[in-house]
Amino acid sequence: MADTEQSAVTVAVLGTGTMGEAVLAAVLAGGQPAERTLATARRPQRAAELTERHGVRVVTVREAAAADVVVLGVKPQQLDAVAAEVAGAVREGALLVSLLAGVTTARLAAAFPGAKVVRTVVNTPAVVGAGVTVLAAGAGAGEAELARTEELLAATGTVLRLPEGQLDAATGVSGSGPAFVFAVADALAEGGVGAGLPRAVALQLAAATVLGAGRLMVETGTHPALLREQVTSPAGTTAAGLRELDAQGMRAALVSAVMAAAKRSAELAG
Ligand SMILES: NC(=O)C1=CN([C@@H]2O[C@H](COP(=O)(O)OP(=O)(O)OC[C@H]3O[C@@H](n4cnc5c(N)ncnc54)[C@H](O)[C@@H]3O)[C@@H](O)[C@H]2O)C=CC1
Ligand SMILES: O=C(O)[C@@H]1CCC=N1
Repeated sequence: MADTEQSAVTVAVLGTGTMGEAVLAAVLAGGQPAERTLATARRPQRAAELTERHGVRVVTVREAAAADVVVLGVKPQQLDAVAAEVAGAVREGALLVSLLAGVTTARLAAAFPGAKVVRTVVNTPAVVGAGVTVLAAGAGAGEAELARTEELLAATGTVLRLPEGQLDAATGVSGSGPAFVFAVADALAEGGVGAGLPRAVALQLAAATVLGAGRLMVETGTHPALLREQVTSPAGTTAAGLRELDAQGMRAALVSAVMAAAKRSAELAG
């Protein structure tokens, strides 16, 4: 989208919680002017916080729904109530960017008649511009809506298109994935404490290790199995640790965790 075109567009985040606020910040970082950007809040204190942090106007849900681009950031379980509240307020041809896990473009299009729907899965590292977002267009949307959404979300991190049928699986890997990685980081630190490190040092080492391992994998494009081999000396410390991970089923547990999250995403379709 050209700068002049972008500046004429009103973008509203309807449901500005953890993910809605992350996307709001990314949209602003991408060049959308704050004076044409709206948010919703259910408590006055939250409204003041959003205005102070981002310089945006907090409006009613119906006013947000009437924007050119509506980013929907409520929980899947809150969709029906919001759709009822904004019935008739969404403009014909408006772009509806959904952040909702599991909810299909078909259901969103039925809930917001006339809107062009793009379904996305963002993840919380978007807060620091290191997220990965996947997206798919609904039946009434196409290249223009996908490109506009990619541009709006560019500051979240990496953005890639997938067939909608793969979004539940992607939710398991990248949507919920940060929680699984945080569980690993927490356990790494706990192990460090068990082995005698002060907790603050153990946490610092665990966080830096997760960051470094991720960067090494992304920046070299090397398969993680090979990177793991590069750490593992014959009869060394890593081989001893990896034997424990195998014996205690860490790999199987993570595979099951991702598949359970993907299954739950599909269930949230409603
Ligand atoms: N948190 C995460 O890591 C991810 C979340 N998502 C999806 O993002 C969406 C938002 O999740 P979170 O930000 O974690 O939840 P959240 O609970 O922090 O945010 C939801 C927001 O919607 C607002 N809301 C609820 N009902 C409303 C209504 N009727 N009118 C106006 N506002 C209303 C709430 O006040 C809250 O601010 C969910 O659909 C979730 O599936 C997707 C990928 C990752
Ligand atoms: O737990 C959830 O349902 C949301 C969707 C993916 C990450 N958080």
